[in-house]
Amino acid sequence: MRFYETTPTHDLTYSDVFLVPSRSDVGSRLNVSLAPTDGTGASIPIVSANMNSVTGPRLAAALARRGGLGVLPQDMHPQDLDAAIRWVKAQPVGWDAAVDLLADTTVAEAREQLPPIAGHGLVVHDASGTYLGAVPAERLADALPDAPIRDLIGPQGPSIDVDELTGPRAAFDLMVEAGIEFAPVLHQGKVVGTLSRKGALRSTLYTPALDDQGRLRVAAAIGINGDVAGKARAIIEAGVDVIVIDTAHGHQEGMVRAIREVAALGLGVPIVAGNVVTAEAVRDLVEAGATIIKVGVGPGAMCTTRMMTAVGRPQFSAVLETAEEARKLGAHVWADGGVRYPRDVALALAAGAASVMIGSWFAGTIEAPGTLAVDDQGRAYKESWGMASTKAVKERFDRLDAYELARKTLFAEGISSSKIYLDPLRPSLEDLLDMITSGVRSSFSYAGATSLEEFHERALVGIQSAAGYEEGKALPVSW
Ligand SMILES: NC(=O)C1=CN([C@@H]2O[C@H](COP(=O)(O)OP(=O)(O)OC[C@H]3O[C@@H](n4cnc5c(N)ncnc54)[C@H](OP(=O)(O)O)[C@@H]3O)[C@@H](O)[C@H]2O)C=CC1
Ligand SMILES: Nc1nc2c(ncn2[C@@H]2O[C@H](COP(=O)(O)O)[C@@H](O)[C@H]2O)c(=O)[nH]1
Ligand SMILES: [K+]
Repeated sequence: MRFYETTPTHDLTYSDVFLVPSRSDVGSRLNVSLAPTDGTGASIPIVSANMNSVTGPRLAAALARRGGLGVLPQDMHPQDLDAAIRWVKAQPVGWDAAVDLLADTTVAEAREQLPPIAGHGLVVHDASGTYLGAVPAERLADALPDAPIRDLIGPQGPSIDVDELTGPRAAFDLMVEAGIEFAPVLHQGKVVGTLSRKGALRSTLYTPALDDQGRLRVAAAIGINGDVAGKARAIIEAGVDVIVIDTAHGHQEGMVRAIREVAALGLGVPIVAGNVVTAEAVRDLVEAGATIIKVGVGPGAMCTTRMMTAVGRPQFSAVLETAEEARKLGAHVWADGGVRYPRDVALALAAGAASVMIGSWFAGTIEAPGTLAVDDQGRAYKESWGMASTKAVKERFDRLDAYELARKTLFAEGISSSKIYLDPLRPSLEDLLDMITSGVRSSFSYAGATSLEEFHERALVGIQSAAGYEEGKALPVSW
């Protein structure tokens, strides 16, 4: 990466910078590979944040199906974390995990799982597990809230039989012919998932992130306290592909010790550690045994660290400096936090990140944990909160006595409750991935790059004023 015209004399964040187009021989944006080379096996440079409101097993599976990597949070109880990892590993690759409801679930309860939007749907079972039928999500729109979901099972459209599924293109054509957007996928009369037209199309465009047994990849986080080695062994036993050791202040002795303990186990998976923002921290964590460094202190949407402590660093410069150092050491960087637009992802990659971690943006999706709520104006949202918020700290330390818990909550550095609205045009994680990857593919071609490596080398970055940033925004209504 080079700066255009001027070299900065102070630290910059994503909004301070822009990419300058360069002469390019990239004929098509589809000829661009976004695959990171950080050893995680991902085919797109997107990682979901280890936050309780962001990454649950459903989101992790959906993300891996499109080539990214979900990081399950360290706050899950060990048995839930174990079950979540195993669940992801058992999910289908070629179609989606079904939203599966019992026949007497009410329409109101179903709307907490799915918005009434075409292209989505659910399957219905009776109490004995017999499959009763599928319901396209748009049927939820006008149904009475207290009606049981079984009343919405209308005349069945065609289902897709796994044994006859020759490929995603054939499934897409079948749905077009039948005039449907969504279909259940059956195997020997049992539902094994669902598929949408868009899902079939995406299967032709994305490469799933799979382990050597052909299962979806997944990462999980552990903290730096307690039996770190025991926790690492347990998640490896469950099948995890990448271990993330995560704490607010990653450049501390406790972190160095934790990395050493995990590295000494020789588990054969990438070890990610953070969060830090300086080259010196990168050296220390890589020296201890981390292969990927998670970078970002304070940019997160749920994060109050900068206002509480003044600590942190504008994220573009933090990524640039740490990625440069990591590269020298044969290690990699994940840019964590503060990403709100595809441009931010492109800029993090230009600064040298191997992958970009996204939290709050993904919290407002169908696949994120938690249920959908609707505000006064009828807009659907999910709740999100920071992992260092009072809410998260109370949940994390729910087994401590009241005095110890009160001590822990003194240091809250995150928001306890925030509404993240679903984008009505892009309600699912996969819609956001389409937007992000198409934006970033285009960034690569403007820079004349066909790979992440070439993008790192060729990116030309300028510094802009606040007016320059403002000029780049679209105008939803006239002047
Ligand atoms: N990227 C970011 O900007 C930030 C992210 N977070 C996220 O919040 C979650 C909780 O992390 P965390 O609060 O580290 O909790 P952890 O449970 O991981 O514990 C952190 C440990 O480090 C000690 N510590 C020393 N100094 C600090 C410090 N300045 N901040 C925090 N801990 C410190 C704590 O002791 P003691 O409690 O006694 O001080 C505790 O033993 C993580 O998911 C983390 O990524 C949180 C803040 C910032
Ligand atoms: N200081 C805090 N940082 C937090 C908290 N919860 C999460 N985080 C960090 O934010 C990123 C995600 O950023 P986003 O802008 O995409 O939402 C996450 O990975 C953590 O590093 C918190 O409570 N306090
Ligand atoms: K912030």
